Amino acid sequence: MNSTDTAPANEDIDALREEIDFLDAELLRLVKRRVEISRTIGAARMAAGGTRIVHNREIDVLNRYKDLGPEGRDLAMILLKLGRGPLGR
Ligand SMILES: C=C(O[C@@H]1C=C(C(=O)O)C=C[C@H]1O)C(=O)O
Repeated sequence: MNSTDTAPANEDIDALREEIDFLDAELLRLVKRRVEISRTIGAARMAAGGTRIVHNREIDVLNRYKDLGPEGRDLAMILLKLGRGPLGR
């Protein structure tokens, strides 16, 4: 098998890039919503005298992204940090 056996045609690359653009827009929308929810929960908990972080929940989140390997952990950490806001970094 050489690289031309699997290389997509130019028109396929255009379609695939459109899909990437769509997926990036969706991911951004979902991440923003996740940040909003995470900050809402954190603010409510702290207003009630609780902690900013709940470790066992965060471990569950980290485990969810294990499928992606070490980068999955990095991605999960970034999501958790975004949810903490600028002061939680
Ligand atoms: C959103 C929460 O608050 C924090 C944020 C979490 C998250 O972004 O997933 C998880 C645990 C907490 O540290 C929660 O307790 O569920």
